[in-house]
Amino acid sequence: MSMDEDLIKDNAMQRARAAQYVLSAVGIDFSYENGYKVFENVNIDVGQNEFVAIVGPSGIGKSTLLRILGGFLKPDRGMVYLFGRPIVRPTPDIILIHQSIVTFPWLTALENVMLSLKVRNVSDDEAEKAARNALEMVGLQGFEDLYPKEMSGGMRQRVAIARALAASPLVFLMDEPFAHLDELTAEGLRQDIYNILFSPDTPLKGVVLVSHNLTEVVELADEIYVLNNVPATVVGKVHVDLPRPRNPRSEEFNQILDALYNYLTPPKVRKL
Ligand SMILES: Nc1ncnc2c1ncn2[C@@H]1O[C@H](COP(=O)(O)OP(=O)(O)OP(=O)(O)O)[C@@H](O)[C@H]1O
Repeated sequence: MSMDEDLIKDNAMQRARAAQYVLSAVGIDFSYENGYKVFENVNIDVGQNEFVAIVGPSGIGKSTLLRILGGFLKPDRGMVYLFGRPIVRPTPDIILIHQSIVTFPWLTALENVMLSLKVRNVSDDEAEKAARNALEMVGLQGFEDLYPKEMSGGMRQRVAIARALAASPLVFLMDEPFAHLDELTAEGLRQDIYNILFSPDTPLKGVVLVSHNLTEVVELADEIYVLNNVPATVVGKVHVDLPRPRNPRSEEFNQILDALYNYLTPPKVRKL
């Protein structure tokens, strides 16, 4: 068999395997244009209705990885698949939610959510119905006519989530979505978010959360990938099989936290 035939066979097998997952990143290498190599052979799988978290030291490449998973950055090697379909550019099926809470101050909650539907070919009535539905899902029924300045940070973040949900994506990529919230508000949203995202009313099939808060990821995730070293690779994968809501004071919870800490020893700097 020639090398080309080998490659084609490999890709077909890779694609067939990837088709079993909602999102699958296979053998990702990535360097920025200045030559800084961020990743070497990173593999991530997101199964059906799975909440996956990615943790790692600051600067290791978590945000970069989300941008690769969303098709916003092209890996130098490797491929990202959505249900086995190669992702080579951004798609409305995958939505990236950034840390900063982006709501438009001159629009009400309802108008903010309707914004994501205006670009689609739907009537105003349909857009309003879908937006009201999304606001109800995030617990903001009755607050449709408030402007962002009349809302708390947690409510504004819920509006941003509703806007993302209204666009009917299959995958949510979330970059530190609780980072700018005070701890009590963050805890309230953390307690709700799993049920919101995986409620039967949403089309979502998978979630990837990037966070530096280990307690937060053990509270939320089914599967936790740990990135470490330079260039970064997956140094550990921890499955969390605790019933929800999870108790951060329980012994099992703390055993999982310990396992994560063990993987997060200082990154080894590559020798030149
Ligand atoms: N446009 C760029 N060009 C060159 N290097 C970059 C660029 N963007 C990020 N980097 C570098 O790539 C590495 C990964 O950055 P990234 O923001 O993905 O890390 P992170 O794990 O999300 O960090 P943090 O936890 O601090 O948010 C960092 O060393 C960063 O300095």
